[in-house]
Amino acid sequence: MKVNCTFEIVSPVRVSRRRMKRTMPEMKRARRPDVKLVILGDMNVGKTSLLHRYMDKKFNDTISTVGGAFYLKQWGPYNISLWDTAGREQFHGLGSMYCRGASAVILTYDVTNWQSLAELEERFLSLTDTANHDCIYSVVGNKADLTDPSNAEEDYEGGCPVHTQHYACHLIPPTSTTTVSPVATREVQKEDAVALYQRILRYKALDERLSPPAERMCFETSAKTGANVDELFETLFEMVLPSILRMRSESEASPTIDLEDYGPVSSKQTKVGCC
Ligand SMILES: Nc1nc2c(ncn2[C@@H]2O[C@H](COP(=O)(O)OP(=O)(O)OP(=O)(O)O)[C@@H](O)[C@H]2O)c(=O)[nH]1
Ligand SMILES: [Mg+2]
Repeated sequence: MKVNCTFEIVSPVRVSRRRMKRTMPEMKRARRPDVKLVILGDMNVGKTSLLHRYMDKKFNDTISTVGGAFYLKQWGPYNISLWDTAGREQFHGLGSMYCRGASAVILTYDVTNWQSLAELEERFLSLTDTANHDCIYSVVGNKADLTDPSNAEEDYEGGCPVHTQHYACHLIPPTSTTTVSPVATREVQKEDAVALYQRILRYKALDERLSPPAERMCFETSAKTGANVDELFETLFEMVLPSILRMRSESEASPTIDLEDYGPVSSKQTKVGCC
């Protein structure tokens, strides 16, 4: 199966004289991800758009993801790999592979589509069985802008908000006597996401009192307006910091032999695939 793979480094690294003096382990660390964050959810919920919004600060046109893609975010001295996954059923088998070793998983739904929340539990949660034992989970309702009347007008096209056309269109219809713009009906309330988060903790056999609270881990976002997107990613980065520090100290305590240290290898050997 062919997989499209995107590799982006947010801040291009400028090699200064000071940096040239870095030791070999430091240089290796500079280009290696410290932790992995994976975004899961049904097709069309806006996973790719959320990543674009966070990485490029833009809301671009997207095409449905094939296989997966990953980005490398340099966050202070740390490197975080952000893995986008395909929501389409045909790529479902790849999900647990992408989750392997993940320190954080974002389970994404569309606030105007109840089924997209239900799918998280029915189809996606079990994929996270391969994640780290101390992985943190966030439940994210995207497309919050569609339920906000102040954003609805520009989206309104032929009686249905542009981005919900793939699904059954649930509108509060405009009446001839009112000038209020139509908005998509919110099908998922924040409490529904909180309840799912609590069920995730039970599924993972995690103690609710020792886990991050639902209010902190459930977000409503809009990749379109950017609402809550930076907050989502930055919160998760801060929460995985202990994992980063633990993994760094483990790798320093038990250094592994890297073949790159021992002479050139053929280009075929060094080519890294994404899966
Ligand atoms: N109004 C609105 N539309 C959004 C938002 N996020 C994504 N969309 C639109 O929803 C559609 C699907 O977005 P994608 O980001 O491609 O969805 P995805 O979850 O990556 O889908 P797959 O790759 O198929 O799994 C696109 O038309 C986006 O422009 C949002 O926050 N608000
Ligand atoms: Mg996508």
